[in-house]
Amino acid sequence: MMAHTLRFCLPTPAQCATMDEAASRITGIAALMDRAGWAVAQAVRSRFAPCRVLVLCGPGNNGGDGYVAARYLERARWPVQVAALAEPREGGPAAEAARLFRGNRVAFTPENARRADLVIDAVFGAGLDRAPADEVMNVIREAGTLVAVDLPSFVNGKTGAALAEGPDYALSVTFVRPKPGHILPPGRVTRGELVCADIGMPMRCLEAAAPDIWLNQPGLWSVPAMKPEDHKYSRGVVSLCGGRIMPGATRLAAAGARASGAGLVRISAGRAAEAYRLGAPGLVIDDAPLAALLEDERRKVWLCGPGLTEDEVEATLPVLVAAGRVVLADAGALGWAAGAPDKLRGVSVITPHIGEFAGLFGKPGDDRVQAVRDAARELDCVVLLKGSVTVIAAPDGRVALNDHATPALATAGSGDTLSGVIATLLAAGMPHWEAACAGAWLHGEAGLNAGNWPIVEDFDGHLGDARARAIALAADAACDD
Ligand SMILES: NC(=O)C1=CN([C@@H]2O[C@H](COP(=O)(O)OP(=O)(O)OC[C@H]3O[C@@H](n4cnc5c(N)ncnc54)[C@H](O)[C@@H]3O)[C@@H](O)[C@H]2O)[C@@H](O)CC1
Ligand SMILES: [K+]
Repeated sequence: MMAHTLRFCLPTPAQCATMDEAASRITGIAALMDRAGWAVAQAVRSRFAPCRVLVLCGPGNNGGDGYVAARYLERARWPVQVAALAEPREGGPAAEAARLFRGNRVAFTPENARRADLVIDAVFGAGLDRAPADEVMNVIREAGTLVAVDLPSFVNGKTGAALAEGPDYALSVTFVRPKPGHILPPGRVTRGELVCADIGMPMRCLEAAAPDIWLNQPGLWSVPAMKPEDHKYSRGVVSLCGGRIMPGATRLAAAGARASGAGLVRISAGRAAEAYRLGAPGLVIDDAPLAALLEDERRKVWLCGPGLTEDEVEATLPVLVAAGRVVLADAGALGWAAGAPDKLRGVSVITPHIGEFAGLFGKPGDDRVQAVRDAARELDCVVLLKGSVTVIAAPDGRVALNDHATPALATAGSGDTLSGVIATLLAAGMPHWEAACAGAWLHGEAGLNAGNWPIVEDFDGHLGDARARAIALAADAACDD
């Protein structure tokens, strides 16, 4: 695993346990716990004025971090009390942290939570394995301002799912790397501001955890830059199947492909060619039969689905797959395969929204990452599930979470632009998962820069700058390692 990709990893709680186990053999957990608790105290001190703090401590190492935070806050002369749900296991690092805290202890009750100005929740973290009892939730729900140690004690660190109904937090302080549950909704909202503290975890321990979920950032992948010797075929040809009834979607995808740097974009429009020829002058419109177009080996990458009826998909997609082309299937192609995902076997990338995903594979449930990963394995293709946080899985199990996005992208045609961008990156020669990840990021970046209430056509004007920025950021990431 390359060092710079470790920078973007999001270890799951199970992987954190492996990491902690490896660390216990090198530095010992006590030193890490001390830095973790110190980081919590520092994050609190730098955001809040001194006030009455109650630290809720659970029986494990999350509770251990809580005792350390309490000790450092008290040392800074903050009025601090600790309420323990249960005493830590004797002989462990949390028991030692509890022993070193010599301040006030109070009962673990809703009344005590209500009396505090600020409640630090160190009940459960990575070890959360079931819904907390009412005894715990009743105390958390009474708190005014809440700060989580690692995670809110009812949020699953792997999935972001809330295992009980609970309040939103002002701040969460996590360690080493954010967890998937900090990025995926609803945990993403519940956790409030996120601080990730460096506690000196040796990188080889993180490596030993073998993380396989990543935050989608330039550097996780790199997008080809312009080269002096470039010509349109080296930049790549994107071919799209164009339908008769809904040419808009195909044209939006074609525009997205051109704006993100394709060398040449062609629409195979058959008998609808005349209508497409009235569109953008930089597009090439073909009316020859698909079989004839496929004789051109330079036309490696095809986008099939936007603007197509099921009959039009039926007439094109199997032909493209049989010809061994790299096929990105979206929109109409996903509807065509609903209930029979095997029809998509042989395509390289699919980009469903949640409804299309459910039609193909069933509802994803609480663990979206696992559902998308399973779908990618099942179909042996990259699956990109669109959403406020987009999940992109490769058949080999790698998953990226893209939160580089804005609700401004939630406008009709936005998905067509995205599939056009991904097609361009595939045509530029990027590996399939990396192209899908990079496409999601470029699309998000364009949306973030497209001003207030943009319409879909507005994104195109920002895709070139987005690609340049991705190239620069990936180069920075490579230099930093
Ligand atoms: N990953 C890291 O780098 C570090 C992690 N540390 C802390 O260690 C934490 C993980 O500690 P642990 O593995 O001890 O686990 P936790 O402290 O999260 O949980 C402790 C135990 O509580 C029990 N439990 C879980 N859910 C429960 C529920 N709903 N009701 C009742 N009991 C429940 C389980 O048996 C679990 O083992 C992290 O969240 C973090 O705060 C730090 O101390 C230092 C370094
Ligand atoms: K917690």
